[in-house]
Amino acid sequence: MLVGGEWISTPATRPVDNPATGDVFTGVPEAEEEHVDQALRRARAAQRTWGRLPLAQRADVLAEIVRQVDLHAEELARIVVAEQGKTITEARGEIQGVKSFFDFALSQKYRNVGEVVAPSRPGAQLTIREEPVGVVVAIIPWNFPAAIFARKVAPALMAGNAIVLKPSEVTPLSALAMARVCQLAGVPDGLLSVVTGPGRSIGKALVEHPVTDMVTVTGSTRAGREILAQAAEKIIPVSLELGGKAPVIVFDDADLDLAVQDAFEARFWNCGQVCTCNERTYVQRGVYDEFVRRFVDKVRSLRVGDPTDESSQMGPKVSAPEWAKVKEFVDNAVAEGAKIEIGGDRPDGVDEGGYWFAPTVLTGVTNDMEIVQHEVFGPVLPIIPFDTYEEVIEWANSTVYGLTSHVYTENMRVAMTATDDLEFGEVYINRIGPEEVGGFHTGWKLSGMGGDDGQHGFERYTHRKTVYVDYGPQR
Ligand SMILES: NC(=O)C1=CN([C@@H]2O[C@H](COP(=O)(O)OP(=O)(O)OC[C@H]3O[C@@H](n4cnc5c(N)ncnc54)[C@H](OP(=O)(O)O)[C@@H]3O)[C@@H](O)[C@H]2O)C=CC1
Ligand SMILES: O=C(O)[C@@H](O)[C@@H]1OC[C@H](O)[C@H]1O
Repeated sequence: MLVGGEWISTPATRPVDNPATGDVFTGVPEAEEEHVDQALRRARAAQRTWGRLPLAQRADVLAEIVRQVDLHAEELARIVVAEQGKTITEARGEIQGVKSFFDFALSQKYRNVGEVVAPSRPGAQLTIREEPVGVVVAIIPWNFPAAIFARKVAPALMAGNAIVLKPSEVTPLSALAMARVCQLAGVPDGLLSVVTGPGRSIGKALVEHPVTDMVTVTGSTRAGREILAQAAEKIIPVSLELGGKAPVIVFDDADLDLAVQDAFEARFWNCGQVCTCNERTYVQRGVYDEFVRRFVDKVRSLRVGDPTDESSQMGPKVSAPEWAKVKEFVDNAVAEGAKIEIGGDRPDGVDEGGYWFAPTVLTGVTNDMEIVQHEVFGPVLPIIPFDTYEEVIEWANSTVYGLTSHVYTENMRVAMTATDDLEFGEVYINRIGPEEVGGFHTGWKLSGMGGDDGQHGFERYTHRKTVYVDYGPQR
């Protein structure tokens, strides 16, 4: 682990396995509370200097991080593949994403860092300054172990904070490798630490520690809720990017080739393990049969296999518990009356020890079923017919989540009315993600609060200080 500028190990380690084979190939330190304390106290000390540097100087360090990521891009991508299981092509894309998060953050060197408010009397000045929050704790998941590191670390550092990050137990290596890259780029000792260990003990200790000024999380709604409760005692800001249940809505006037292609990509990228993934597709009755036929044909040609092979299009699930969770969703759906059009279990021809799940399409599904209401986070798509605009909007809004939604129609009136009516933080019209760094990745309802990216995401890492100055004649 990188704790306060030093690489340390512990007698106890936690195994890391390869999702494609199930083979354990290394282990990482199991942090104790003393490491949490050390990392946070060193962070506080380092932040005092860093937070006072001009933005342009911080931007120079971030620019060097981008350069170092470029130099180590292939190595980083291969680490992502080894511990997370996505294909090498996807992992290379993830590393490009890492660079774009740092790129966006360093562009903030030209931002306005305050406002001047008209004072109520002469000889006075009233300004509202933007200042760093201080010491940030980031808790991140396993689905984008390098990109989400960058999504948190880049704005936190650029805004003048120190950061202590806890990666998922399942994918700690990418964060450790990224920390090394940041160190090579000249990030001062102590400003960035990566502490490895379980969320329920080490994550909790980080959140509850007196030094922590802010917490940012990407993960499940369960984890988000627990972390919010932990932070409530100290009344510190918490930004939560949690689960999703994104609908794709295809109206009968849609460009069907585009809708099928996008619905397919948005379901199966990263083996369905993205909070913005197409988790349920609603297709208007007039084009339903044709959509299902074309979609299943596409799925039949999807190349599932060795993620290190450039010709593979989908790798395994990340872990055995995640595999079992998806299998249970599919079995329950079938018990509730769903029909498996394709997939439903392990695919043929893959390593028996790995966590492989075949791309799966379900029909005969109704909106009230578990598979439509709960986040699956795997390569399983229920396709549901609908008749009217009102019906599909009600269904789209019917889950507890509100992160991402997608609409396919050639009718601008329908597209824009749906944009008004959808209760989601993100609406995509005739396109899918990934989201752009200048946007705002923000969930409504149980998908979170706060959010990442762009100006609004950056502001999360800042505090306001209102300064009143009188410089007029002595009263
Ligand atoms: N929004 C998103 O992008 C993601 C959503 N998910 C959803 O969550 C489901 C479960 O995935 P899972 O791996 O359990 O994800 P979690 O939400 O449990 O993990 C995310 C991070 O939070 C940490 N954590 C968990 N509980 C706590 C806690 N009480 N206090 C502090 N830190 C905590 C985890 O630590 P630890 O190392 O112990 O796991 C991990 O670093 C997925 O199937 C998917 O539905 C998962 C990943 C990303
Ligand atoms: O956590 C997620 O699944 C998303 O935030 C994901 O992270 C990087 C991708 O661009 C996002 O969709």
